[in-house]
Amino acid sequence: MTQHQVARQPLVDARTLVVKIGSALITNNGTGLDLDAINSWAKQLAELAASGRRLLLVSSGAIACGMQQLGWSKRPSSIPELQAAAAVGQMGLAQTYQQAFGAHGIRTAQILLTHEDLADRTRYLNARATISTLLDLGVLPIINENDTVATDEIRFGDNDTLGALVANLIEADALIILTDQEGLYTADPRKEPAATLVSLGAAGDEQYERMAGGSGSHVGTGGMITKIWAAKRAARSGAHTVIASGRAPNALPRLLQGEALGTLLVASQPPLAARKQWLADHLQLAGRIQVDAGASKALRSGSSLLPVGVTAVEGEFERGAVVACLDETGHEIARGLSNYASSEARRIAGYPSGEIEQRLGYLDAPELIHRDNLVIV
Ligand SMILES: Nc1ncnc2c1ncn2[C@@H]1O[C@H](COP(=O)(O)OP(=O)(O)O)[C@@H](O)[C@H]1O
Ligand SMILES: N[C@@H](CCC(=O)OP(=O)(O)O)C(=O)O
Repeated sequence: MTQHQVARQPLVDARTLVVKIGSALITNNGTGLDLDAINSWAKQLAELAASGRRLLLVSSGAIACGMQQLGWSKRPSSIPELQAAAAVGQMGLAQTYQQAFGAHGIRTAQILLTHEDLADRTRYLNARATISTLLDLGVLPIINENDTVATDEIRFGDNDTLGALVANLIEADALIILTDQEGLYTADPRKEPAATLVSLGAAGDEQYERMAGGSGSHVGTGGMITKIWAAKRAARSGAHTVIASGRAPNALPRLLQGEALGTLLVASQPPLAARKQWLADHLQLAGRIQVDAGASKALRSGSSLLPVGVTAVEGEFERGAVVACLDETGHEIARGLSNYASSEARRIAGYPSGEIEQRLGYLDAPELIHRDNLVIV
């Protein structure tokens, strides 16, 4: 086997796959859906399903489809209009997929998520159970952001992030991000024609963040940088990420046969336990806890956060909230579930655990955040 074949072997072996189809790819110039392309992906995915792989699709396109149905040629800038377009277009998107997959005997299910659905532990577990049941039933879940209700605080924004969170949720083996470029280039090829394709790398390697820019079109959201972040996020549950062109003929079966298409970003670290992944996946945090140098070192080596190492508590939060831990430079080093509300945390900050009871009148736990509920980021 050549070096490239060895590197691509994890894709050949992948059983559970999340495939993400971006806005820039699925639309014709930003309005309407590219039906030929959708039929081609359905055919390719049907081939993968027939080989026994478990598949999930994260698809954009609701806004573009809604714009066409409403007769809008220009993308609106107001949020309610975008949300209205998404509400109209999600119907067309789901129907288009139902027909395209139905032609291959594959049943589909629509799942619309907001960040809140995954941040709340009960809803997260519900979403996971529903998706697992659909997969067991041989139904293809088709997932998009619930654009109609998503406000800035609860939105994923781009579907690359959503794709990575779904990969974490069901512990997929691979996340395949199909877009309008061949993969990650050393610079945005729309601006730097001399840029070259990166074929292989490690997910989380920071050099790729420097190469990746925003969206080069008015259609896509996020651009390449959100794909690089998505690869880092997906790697936390052990998923490898491929960024490839959805326009390359038969791209999906070729990738899964080990062909060196696009950019493969390999997950090289051991996967986090499921509960820690859920903590790491929080996009919005309830508060921030500043820690001193000693605590910062202790957290990095896997210890719990004790109140004695806390120098400041920012924000208002309840007991059980997910909060960020910041080092002396303000850099987030960890996040975890707080055993105390913000008002209590402020009263015990800087004091040894032996004094908690005296300061609060009760003792819930000697740690502010227990190491089992803490994840280094
Ligand atoms: N280093 C890079 N390599 C490839 N594409 C890049 C890079 N930096 C920025 N881009 C831009 O990212 C775009 C793809 O992202 P986006 O428009 O959000 O698509 P999608 O809707 O598929 O997510 C490309 O068309 C390209 O202009
Ligand atoms: N949820 C939106 C798409 C969001 C979006 O464009 O994301 P991306 O495909 O990552 O550029 C829609 O269905 O129109």
